[in-house]
Amino acid sequence: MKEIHYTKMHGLGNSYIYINTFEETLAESELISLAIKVSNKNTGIGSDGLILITPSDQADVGMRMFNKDGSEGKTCGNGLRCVAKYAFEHQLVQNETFAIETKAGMVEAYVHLNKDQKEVNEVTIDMGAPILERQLIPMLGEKDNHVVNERFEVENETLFATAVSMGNPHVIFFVDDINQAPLYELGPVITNDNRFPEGVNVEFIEVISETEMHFRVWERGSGVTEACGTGACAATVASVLNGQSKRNEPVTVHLAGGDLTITWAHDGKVWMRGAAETITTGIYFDHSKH
Ligand SMILES: N[C@@H](CCC[C@H](N)C(=O)O)C(=O)O
Repeated sequence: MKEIHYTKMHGLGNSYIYINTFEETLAESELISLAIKVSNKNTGIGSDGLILITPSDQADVGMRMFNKDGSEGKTCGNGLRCVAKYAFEHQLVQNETFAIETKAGMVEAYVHLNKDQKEVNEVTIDMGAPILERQLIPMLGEKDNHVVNERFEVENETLFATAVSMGNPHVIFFVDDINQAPLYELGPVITNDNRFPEGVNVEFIEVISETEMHFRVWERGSGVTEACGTGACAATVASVLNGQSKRNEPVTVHLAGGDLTITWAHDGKVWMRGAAETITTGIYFDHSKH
């Protein structure tokens, strides 16, 4: 049996098991099964997936993320805020501003501290520019263009899709009432729709005003989660592209687990600010043989 030290953290209820690979040694071949095992709430710890906090040659710290089903995502907004909190509080970094490397590229984190300057309450992340070209999202289709309010037939229903990549793929649908959004009916169908060759995170949003929206998500590889940081960024970009919100104006995104503030700045970058919390730390007893 192998003992693995972990920390369970969440960003607005989107929880992951965090393993610090500055100290723990994991083989590449065990990562997928480890993600599946630790995420299981009955036989594991229980989470939306696994996140590794890693050394990085390019940045101050690195992050790798795995969904509940073991698939690897290139980035994770809520995960980035938790990695930033962990890195600062465990002195992996010394400054309040630092770079994090992900498989989708480099981002910049800014930690907001409590009164004694030791604990991180909130984190702002410069998530970089959204990717809007259809083939880079990637989404199939005849035209080589942006996917904004495009007719999207699924299960005998006609929806209108806006697709945005924040380093990972998102498709956004506007609804009149968030409580009537077909999340459980269409989320699992659209996430595997063959128009998205790499799968997709599926979001429904109800725009309340230019600066406020309700948001629900079916995440690729994990299903319904309480929150999705990259999804909230993509939804804000989608709202601007559809003329419902404005560039450079912060949008409060109400997710099931709480609020994020997202701004798509004039310089092209998307900024995300929100909470990150530690739930517990412990030792996972891995009984499997590798
Ligand atoms: N919860 C995340 C996104 C996690 C990855 C996603 N499911 C994918 O496969 O792209 C977030 O907060 O951004």
